[in-house]
Amino acid sequence: MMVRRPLEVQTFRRLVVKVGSAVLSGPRGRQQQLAIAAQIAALRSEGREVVLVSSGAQAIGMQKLGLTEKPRSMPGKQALAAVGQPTLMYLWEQAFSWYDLKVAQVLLTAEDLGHRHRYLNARQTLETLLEWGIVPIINENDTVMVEEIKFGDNDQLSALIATLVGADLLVLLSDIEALYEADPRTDPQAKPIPYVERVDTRVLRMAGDSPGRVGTGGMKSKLLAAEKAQAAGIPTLLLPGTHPQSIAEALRGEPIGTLFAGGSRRYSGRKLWLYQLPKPQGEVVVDAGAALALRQGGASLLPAGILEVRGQFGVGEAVRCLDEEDNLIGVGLVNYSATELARIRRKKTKDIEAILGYKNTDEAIHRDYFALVSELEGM
Ligand SMILES: Nc1ncnc2c1ncn2[C@@H]1O[C@H](COP(=O)(O)OP(=O)(O)O)[C@@H](O)[C@H]1O
Ligand SMILES: N[C@@H](CCC(=O)OP(=O)(O)O)C(=O)O
Repeated sequence: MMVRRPLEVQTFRRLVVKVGSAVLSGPRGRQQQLAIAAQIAALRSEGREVVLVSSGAQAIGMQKLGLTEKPRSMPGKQALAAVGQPTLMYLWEQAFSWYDLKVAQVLLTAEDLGHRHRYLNARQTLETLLEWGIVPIINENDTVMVEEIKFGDNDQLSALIATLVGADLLVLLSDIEALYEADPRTDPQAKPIPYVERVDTRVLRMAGDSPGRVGTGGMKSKLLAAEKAQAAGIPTLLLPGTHPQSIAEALRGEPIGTLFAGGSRRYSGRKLWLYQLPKPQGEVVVDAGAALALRQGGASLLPAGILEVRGQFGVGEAVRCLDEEDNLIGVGLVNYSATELARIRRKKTKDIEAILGYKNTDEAIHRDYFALVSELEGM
């Protein structure tokens, strides 16, 4: 395909390294985990900063409980993560203690990063941890998340974290050596691809979207993560987490894994944040009064101002707000599902409880969870 480009090693000062479940579980899991800690310690001694995104709570939970298959239900997965997460952290803490490195656990939900203030607050916390020389270890807070507000998987989360901390490189460590032309499980003849200039539909088609036995994301989600990072101008390296020196070799420019170019940064600031949020699933059309209040800034959207609800979405999801002429006003996170909003649209705040039998909040979209298109341009 395309020729592998050497990396500008010196520029990669801050790295986000994501480790998949498959790397950390199984008979070689512990050995691989120790080798990754060693690699991260080596990066640190070269003066680089590393934020680790670690999957594995559910896989380790399975091992602890002697399960051979992951539960299908959400509460089952959540309970499994609750069992595995402390052990996952204990194992990392031990692994890094060999190098006198301290670790910190950061559990996040998509809701945390979907709120601009909390997003910026998470950035401050991570910056402080890095300043203190600690290795932050991030995982999705599986136990409290609900399907509607899930990141999807840790590949997506790691791309958001790479943006959040302004990383120079995102490293995805998986149980596979590289991106292959096709899913190697179904096409054993498929060849590895060393370099991807742009994650487009042709590239996305190469990936199977079902993960391995213990993983969640699958290759498709790694490509979508690389695409997200690309939009922020951050390159991604997909490397075998099973190979003890993969990061060092890749940083030396050796042709290992798959490199996704960073490309030119398409978005920044708040616009980038909104771009990287899970894609808006639905739309609400608002009346002229609500449109004006939103556009002038500072107002929340009340159900009374909503004329029409389009598409299906759940509580906490991002939706596009349109005026009556279908012009985009902005994007916000909703406090009610599409079904609920369809029932309370054009209704006064005081009537919500009588109609639904409960009330989440007065606002359909709180102003803190809303970003105007005009506000986003040029940031
Ligand atoms: N085109 C492809 N190239 C490489 N691997 C692929 C491809 N399509 C599907 N896969 C599968 O994706 C798996 C990695 O995804 P996943 O199991 O979610 O890993 P992780 O736990 O590291 O996140 C690989 O083991 C491989 O079986
Ligand atoms: N948060 C989950 C991992 C989710 C996930 O994305 O897993 P993977 O596809 O192995 O990176 C856990 O710790 O089990």
